[in-house]
Amino acid sequence: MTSTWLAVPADHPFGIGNLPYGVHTTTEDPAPRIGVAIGDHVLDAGAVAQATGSDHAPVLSAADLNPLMAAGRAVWTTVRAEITAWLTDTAYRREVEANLTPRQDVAMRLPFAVGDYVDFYASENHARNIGRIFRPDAEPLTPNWKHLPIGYHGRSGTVVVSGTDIVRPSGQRKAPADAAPTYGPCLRLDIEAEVGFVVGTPTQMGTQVPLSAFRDHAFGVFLVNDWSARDIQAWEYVPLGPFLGKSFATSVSPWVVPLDALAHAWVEPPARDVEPLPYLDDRAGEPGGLDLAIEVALNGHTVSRPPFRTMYWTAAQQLAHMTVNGASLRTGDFYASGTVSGPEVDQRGALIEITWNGREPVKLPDGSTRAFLEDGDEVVVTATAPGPDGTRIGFGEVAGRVVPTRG
Ligand SMILES: O=C(O)/C=C/C(=O)CC(=O)CC(=O)O
Ligand SMILES: [Ca+2]
Ligand SMILES: [Mg+2]
Repeated sequence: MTSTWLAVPADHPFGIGNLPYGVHTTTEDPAPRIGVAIGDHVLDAGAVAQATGSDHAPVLSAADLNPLMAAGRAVWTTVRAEITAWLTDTAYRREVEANLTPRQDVAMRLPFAVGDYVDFYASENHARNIGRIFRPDAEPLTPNWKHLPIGYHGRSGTVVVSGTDIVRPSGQRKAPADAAPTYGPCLRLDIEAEVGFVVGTPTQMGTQVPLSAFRDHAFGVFLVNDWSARDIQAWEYVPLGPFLGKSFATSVSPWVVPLDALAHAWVEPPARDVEPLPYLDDRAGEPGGLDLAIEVALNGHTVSRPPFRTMYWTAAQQLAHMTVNGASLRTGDFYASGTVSGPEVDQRGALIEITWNGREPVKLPDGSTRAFLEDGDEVVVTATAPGPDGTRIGFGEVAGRVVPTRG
């Protein structure tokens, strides 16, 4: 087992087997720069690369992860091996110790410059629940659902890092019984606990990313909260899909866990009960599911534990589908899995499902109840995955507090 000379407990979620990348600042040095989380510290990766004369100092000294992500799989692997060496070989002790900051003393930025943003709809449990709530008289799964990973293009300019306040959106809302829509603050503000995948290696227009090339293009994994205004969404979404009910904000966790840290987390996805077209057929080859255990807390109280391994469509299938028409990928494009919901009520990734459209509010320890989010509420989504030797790979958290509308 690999071990670090730093005093990091073997079971730490940011142990030597993880080494997630982020972008941080400190009060002494407000310039955004790449950090690697190790235990309760952040290592200034660019500073160590320069101090040790690393060939990778240029990509590690950037203000975001994009140059490193653009460099491709071979560089990702050697950079990870190099950072592992810094933390396991005492020869680097002086350079490392000079560039460690306690994690509580850094501020985190968006880890990468976001290109395009796509959100999928890949949990069968979520899709069935939402179908029953939004379209009670129709089949919950649309006829296309098991043939392709359904998605939509979201708004990349409103992707924010964990900790950013979320202003309650305003817009048109119309309940089925209302004669006409009204304008005002969203009354049914919700969350969606999701997992994000960021593209490193870009592609040319007119080319596709087959399932087998997923690991050459996907750089890493992080957590997403796709804030959702259910009243705005329910009125506007027909027939083109989510729009202003989603575009006001999407929060992401600051630490990008490299795919190389997830070698112990791959699992078989659910059985494919409809034969996939060849470009989506993942029934042979490496398993494409990921065994992330997610937790959703509302004002410090756990309301759900969504199991990511239950997702019907995998990240590799989503990337293959996103490019099957020849659409190109840019470094920094990211896509979210879709709301992660398991089969049980306390495994659902959105309040609309947990409370069944508000009919069964959740009870909080302070005696209050919630159908949807109130101003001042804070939502924190966390996750871990299996790591080497029984350890857990931590994803940190994506947190956000709702603040009153300004419109
Ligand atoms: O109309 C519907 O069926 C619902 C769509 C969504 O809520 C879109 C979405 O964000 C999907 C997801 O996160 O799984
Ligand atoms: Ca979503
Ligand atoms: Mg959103």
